[in-house]
Amino acid sequence: MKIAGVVTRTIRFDPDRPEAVAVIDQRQLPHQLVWQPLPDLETAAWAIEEMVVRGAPLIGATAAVGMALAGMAARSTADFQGAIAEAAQRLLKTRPTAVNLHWAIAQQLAAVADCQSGAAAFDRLRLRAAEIIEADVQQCAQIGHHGQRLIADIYAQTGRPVNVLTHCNAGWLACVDWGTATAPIYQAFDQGIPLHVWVDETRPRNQGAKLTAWELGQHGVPHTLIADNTGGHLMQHGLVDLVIVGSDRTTRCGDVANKIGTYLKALAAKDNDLPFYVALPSSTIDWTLRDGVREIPIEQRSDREVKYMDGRTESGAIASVLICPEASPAANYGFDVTPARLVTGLITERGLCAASEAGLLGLFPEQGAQNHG
Ligand SMILES: CSC[C@@H](O)[C@@H](O)C(=O)COP(=O)(O)O
Repeated sequence: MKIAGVVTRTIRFDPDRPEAVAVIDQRQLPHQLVWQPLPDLETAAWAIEEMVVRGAPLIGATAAVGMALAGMAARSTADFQGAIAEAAQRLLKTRPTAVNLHWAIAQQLAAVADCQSGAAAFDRLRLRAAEIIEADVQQCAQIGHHGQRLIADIYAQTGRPVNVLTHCNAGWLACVDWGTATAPIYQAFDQGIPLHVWVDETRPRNQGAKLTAWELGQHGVPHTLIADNTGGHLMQHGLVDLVIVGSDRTTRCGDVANKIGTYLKALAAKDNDLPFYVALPSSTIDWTLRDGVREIPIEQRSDREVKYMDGRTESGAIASVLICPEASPAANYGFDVTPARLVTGLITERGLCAASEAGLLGLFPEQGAQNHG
């Protein structure tokens, strides 16, 4: 997508110069655009932990690159396989909920399993990282292609701008390009379908306010930022036509983990008979799990993210302010699970399906015989 008119991706990676990889530091948006170099495995792991990069697909892409950087450091060592296995363990500890992290690391481990030298392993790792990055772009573009029809159909029925509500940032900043939830929005918008997006601010880290509002604005998509609790009211008054969110992990039965607060939007959508869709690449599906509420690990982060807010002051400085009594404890659950029964459908790179095992297996029949958990 574009920043100030310049085509940009969230991660710059050239397999011929893996040491030059850099990512957009998302902690600094929307106030400044800063590129963070990732010279080694430890910096890549730190970038995921500290949410320099975030969003399930981008976490996966960065982990794949982290593995390539570990392979680069170990390419002349005898125990290169040991070093690569250790790198996988380090990356797996960074964030627990997004399964794309596990998926990307498993891809990299499989790529080097039969390598006899560090140099060969390094070659495989850098090329596979580039493929994972490129595949993410293609998959998100396909999600957009399949999902834009939902918006086009509503416009054909109503003849007025389509109001889409989204939560968190499942935009191109959460991926390499296009986004998941935003890909249908961008593609419908680019086709000239009139639309408007309600952007949940998404406390505590405000990914909606900081990131989704920014990237929609850069693309010229009409949008309005709302406090997190506003969606239900808008739905009751006919001001939402469609909800589209992303996912960090979707079970084989269609339960969806996504940013905390997603479940409440799904409940409100159900009560108002509104379509609630989840857009995700297949790398976000955990085929080993069935019951999302019981089985998906939910990240808990520092209470500081709830108790403090940061932003730009009127004088232009970036500052962090305490918004509650200093002594009050705070809980910070990063994600919640929306049961499949509340999800109208899933939008994947292979098309739309019901949020159910049958629906997913209809699109991904190769998963049928495996991992029945
Ligand atoms: C296309 S990204 C889907 C999800 O990863 C996104 O909605 C989300 O919850 C991101 O959470 P974050 O904590 O910012 O990594």
